[in-house]
Amino acid sequence: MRLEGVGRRHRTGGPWIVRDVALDVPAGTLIRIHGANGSGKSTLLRLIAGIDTPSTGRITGRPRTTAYVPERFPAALPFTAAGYLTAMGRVHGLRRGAAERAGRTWLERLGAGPYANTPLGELSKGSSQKVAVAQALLAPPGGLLALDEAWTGLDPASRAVLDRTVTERVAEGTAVVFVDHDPHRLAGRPDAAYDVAGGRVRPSAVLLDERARGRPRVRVEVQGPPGAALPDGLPGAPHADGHRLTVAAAHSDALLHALLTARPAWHIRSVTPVEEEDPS
Ligand SMILES: Nc1ncnc2c1ncn2[C@@H]1O[C@H](COP(=O)(O)OP(=O)(O)OP(=O)(O)O)[C@@H](O)[C@H]1O
Repeated sequence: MRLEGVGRRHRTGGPWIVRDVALDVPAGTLIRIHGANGSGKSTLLRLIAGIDTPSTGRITGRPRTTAYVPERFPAALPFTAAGYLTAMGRVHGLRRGAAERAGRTWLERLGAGPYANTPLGELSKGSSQKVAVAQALLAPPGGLLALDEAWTGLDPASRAVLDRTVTERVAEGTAVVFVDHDPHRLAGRPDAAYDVAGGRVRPSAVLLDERARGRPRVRVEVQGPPGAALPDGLPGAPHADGHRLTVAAAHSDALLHALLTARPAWHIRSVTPVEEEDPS
C-alpha cells in the first residue's frame, strides 16, 4: 500500500493535521509511528487503516483486509465480549461457528476467557482493551493491521501475547503499523519508523540505531544526476551513506521503484544483500 501526497484537515480552510505524506506500507513489514501528543499519529493511522479518508492525495494498493485497534474502544456497544467477537469474526469473513471459536480462543489467550459472557459496558478497562485487541486479531493474516496504543491497559502477559502475535503476523505477510507511547515497544523489530511533527511525516532517526536487527537487509548503490540530493521520503527510510543506501529487504523493491521513477531518475549501480555481521 502506498500513500502519496496525502493530507487531512477537518474542515475546508482549517489547519492541516498531516500533509504531503509519502509512505509505503509493504506486505510483511512492521512500521512504527512516533510523535508527540496531538501531533497527528492517530489521524495518520486512521488514514492508513481506511477509517478516515484523505482530504487530498491518494492511497493505492490497499490490502483486502484491514484490522484496526482504535485508541478508544467504543465500550457502549450492546454485546457481550464473546457476542461482539463473533460479530467481528463474521465481518472478517469467518463462518458463525468459526468466528465464535476464534473469539473465545483469543479471549483465553489474552487472559479474558472468564469475561466472555460479560456485557462490553461492564468490562474493566483492561478487559475491554483485550476485546479491542482480540477483534483485530480475528482478521486473517496477510492484510493490514493498524494498532493505536494497543498495548496500553494490557497486563504484562497479554502484552507478551500481542508482541508475539505481531511478530508472527509480519512473518505471515501482514503489514503491521503501530503507534505506542513506549519507544522500546517491539524494539529492534520495526522495518521502518516515521516521526509525525508539525503536520509532516518523516523517516525517524531512531531506527538507525536498531536498523532492523536480524532482518535481511539490502544495499543499493545509486548514482544520481550531478549535484542532486536523494529524493525525500524514500520507501523503507533507508540509511544513506553517500550514495550507498541500506534498507530492509522487504522495502527494496519499493525503494528501487521510487529511485527509478524519480524526476530526474537515479541510476542503480548495484543491489546486494547485507551480510549479517556487516555493521554498516
Ligand atoms: N475530528 C476532529 N476534528 C477536529 N480536530 C481533530 C479531530 N480529530 C483530531 N483532531 C485534532 O488533530 C490533532 C491531532 O490529533 P491526533 O489524535 O491525530 O494526534 P495524536 O498524535 O494521535 O495524539 P495523542 O498522542 O494525544 O493520541 C489534534 O490537534 C486534534 O485535536
